[in-house]
Amino acid sequence: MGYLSSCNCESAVAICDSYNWNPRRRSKRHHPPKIRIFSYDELAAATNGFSAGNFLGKGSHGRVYKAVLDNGKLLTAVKRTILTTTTTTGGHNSTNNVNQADNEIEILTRVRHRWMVNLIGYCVDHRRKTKLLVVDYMPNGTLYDQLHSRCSLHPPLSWNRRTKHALQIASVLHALHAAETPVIHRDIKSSNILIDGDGNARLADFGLALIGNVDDERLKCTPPAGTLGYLDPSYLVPADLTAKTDVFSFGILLLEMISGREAIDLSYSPSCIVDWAVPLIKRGEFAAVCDPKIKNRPYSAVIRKLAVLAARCVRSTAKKRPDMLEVVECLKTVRKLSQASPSWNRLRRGSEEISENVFAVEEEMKEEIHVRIVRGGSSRKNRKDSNVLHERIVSEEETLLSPPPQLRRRNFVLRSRSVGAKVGPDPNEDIGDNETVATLRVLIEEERPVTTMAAAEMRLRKSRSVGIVRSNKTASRKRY
Ligand SMILES: Nc1ncnc2c1ncn2[C@@H]1O[C@H](COP(=O)(O)OP(=O)(O)OP(=O)(O)O)[C@@H](O)[C@H]1O
Repeated sequence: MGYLSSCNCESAVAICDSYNWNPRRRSKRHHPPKIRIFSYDELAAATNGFSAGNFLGKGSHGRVYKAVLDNGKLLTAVKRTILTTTTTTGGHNSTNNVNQADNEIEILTRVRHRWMVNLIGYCVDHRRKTKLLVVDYMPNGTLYDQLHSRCSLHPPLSWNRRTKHALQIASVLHALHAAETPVIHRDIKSSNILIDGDGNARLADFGLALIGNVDDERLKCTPPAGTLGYLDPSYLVPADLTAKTDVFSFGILLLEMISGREAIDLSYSPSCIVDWAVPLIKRGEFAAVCDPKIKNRPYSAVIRKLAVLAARCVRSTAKKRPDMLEVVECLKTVRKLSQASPSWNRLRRGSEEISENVFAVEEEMKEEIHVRIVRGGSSRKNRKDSNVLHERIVSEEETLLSPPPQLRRRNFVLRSRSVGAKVGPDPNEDIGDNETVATLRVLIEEERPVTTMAAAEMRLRKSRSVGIVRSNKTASRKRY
């Protein structure tokens, strides 16, 4: 394994470490933290034998435990994954958990950023078929929990926090994309954003991430993967992958943060957040996309700028989406405006400045709306029926992103899980013969009966990607 050689390589750590951009912290540049190699026994002891008391959560790759290391001085999280064997399907090597171990460790060893959940060390125990990743411990849960918690004890996340988190994640994504050897995360979603002890958002879970230029052979051979609801509809074959794939998912995240609704939520119609929010944004109904849970809304121009930015990120034509640098700049402006003291003069100045920017974007979007009116027959006269009409026009894409019809009932709480290369067995279950079949959980509902759960699952060959499943439905795709 070549992780250690890359670990010692300063330029590798410099890929996107924000410390390198800050001259005041230049001294740290030459001392990137060494990635540690742990023994299985060391980590078993640190997690109390992977006990229920140390259990933090479960994802599609395995379970996560709290671990106390260095005589109680270092609190970490240990991600435990079962390594499976390589399988071959349709002439392509399926990405398996062994490759993922290599891939995730390699990327996290080479890339560090202050808004990432960084790697501290790892253990690959082939005898136990187990990979253990030791990463920064994040005591404040996920952004998903903070946005969608129904617990009355937790006040809804404020606008200030939401825009701060959006800017932090946009900054790390920009750094990843702009690095000398770029990294595309491929699984941006609110449950992969963890909140640290200081209330900062940190990007986690690089299990699906790819490092390299888009024309590298490795990237060209990797099947599409991601999480339904966040997955770029124009990413259907490996060659479609660009940094704009992450921009799309970031746009979904932004819509989720603005509206407080989930990427796919059956209590809304349309259930897909893009189909629900973008028509409202195009019609200028910005208040309708705002999270009703937040009482103190920012100045309306701020919401408008955020909403238009999100709508631009989720355009189906990847080239028309902004890059992450533009997103970062836009979010900085939003932050400045929303933090400005509420003196009328300042607000007015801000509003004039922001209005110009927003109108420029809106003008651009109007052209696209016009194209849709001509092509799709949508009309502003049909405003009230637009949801129905919209659903009809884009029914193909909606079928791809929405759950099966039998699941379309109200009051579901749904949570999307990563699909693609990352699906693996539960390390706490018997390893057995895992063979090649994996379960793609389209939507995981947290409190639903087994029968409903079964309806939400599609059984796939392990190497199959979302793109392959969807390949015959690509002909008609909606354009924003
Ligand atoms: N570094 C960490 N610190 C604290 N808790 C964590 C950490 N990493 C993960 N968790 C907890 O473990 C849970 C599972 O995380 P994991 O990344 O394995 O899965 P996920 O992102 O929820 O789903 P998927 O694997 O489908 O992307 C998270 O929801 C979170 O509650």
